[in-house]
Amino acid sequence: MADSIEGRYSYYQLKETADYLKENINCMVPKVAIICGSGLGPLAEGIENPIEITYDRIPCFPKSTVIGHSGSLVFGCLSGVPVVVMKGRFHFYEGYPVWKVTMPCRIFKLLGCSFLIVTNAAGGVNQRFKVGDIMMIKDHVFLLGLSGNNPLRGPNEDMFGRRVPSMTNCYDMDLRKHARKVVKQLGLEKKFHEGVYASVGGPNYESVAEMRMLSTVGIDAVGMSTVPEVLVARHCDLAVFAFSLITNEGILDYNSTKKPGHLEVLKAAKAMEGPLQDFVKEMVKFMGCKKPCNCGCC
Ligand SMILES: O=P(O)(O)O[C@@H]1C[C@H](O)[C@@H](CO)O1
Ligand code: HPA
Repeated sequence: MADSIEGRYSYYQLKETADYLKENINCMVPKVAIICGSGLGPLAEGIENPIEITYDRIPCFPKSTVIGHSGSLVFGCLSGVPVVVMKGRFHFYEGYPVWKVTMPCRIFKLLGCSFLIVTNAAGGVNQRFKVGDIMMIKDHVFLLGLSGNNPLRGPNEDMFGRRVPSMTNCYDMDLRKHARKVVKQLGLEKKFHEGVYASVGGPNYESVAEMRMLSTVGIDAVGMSTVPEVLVARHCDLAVFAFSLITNEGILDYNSTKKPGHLEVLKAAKAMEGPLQDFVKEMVKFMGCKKPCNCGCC
């Protein structure tokens, strides 16, 4: 069943939040927003002249409640490009409605961002994937959304985008093309894949039967986030680049006694900190050189 849209923030409420942030970042205009997945907060390291604002100081912002999601926005420059990094995302399973989980994406738009990089920790459904591999997302299946629980449900906010947005080129082709080059440049080819991410509600990991179902329909990785944020970002025309870090094997064998756990997820993220930082820095550098709009007509 779809969750309530009661209390959903209006364009004007979100604008007040964005204005508060602008006042606290010396009116810097970030071009790229980066959402850090579980244990991937260190992606914010290397930001020059950082200004960190914790969520409890930001009007209308929810709180981070998951270990490995520290709960602050960091503004500054990465690869010479103005960015905002979200250290700690919100998940549906924390009890937030999907519109609240995704509200930071609208704030990023109001702050002037043109690009969104979304990262996550995910289970490898594709049995070729190993822990520590990177899967660039080429498409998604949004299981909550298919049953009606969509962050864009409710009266459309015309100030942000169209009532019925298209999902074609959702994960920007040009950015994906560049990522393949970056992967070669960094020597990450053996760890790199492209695939389809399924977003589930969580908080439990999948049963063997669920994993098998996901595998049968062509899913490569499964996680508990990302797609809601991507939908809201595409609605307001942010160009999206997303990847999963494979932090645990998906278990498809009924006789297996292996159990995925959040500490294992955080450990896998820690082990890949350096290469992922380099990967993100290169992608940001490329975004910094691109025109601020992907509408194709400017
Ligand atoms: O925020 P992400 O999607 O990276 O977090 C994943 C999903 C759960 O929150 C957690 C499971 O260990 O990691
Ligand atoms: N399933 C769902 N979400 C996850 C997983 C998983 O195996 N690993 C990290 N996040």
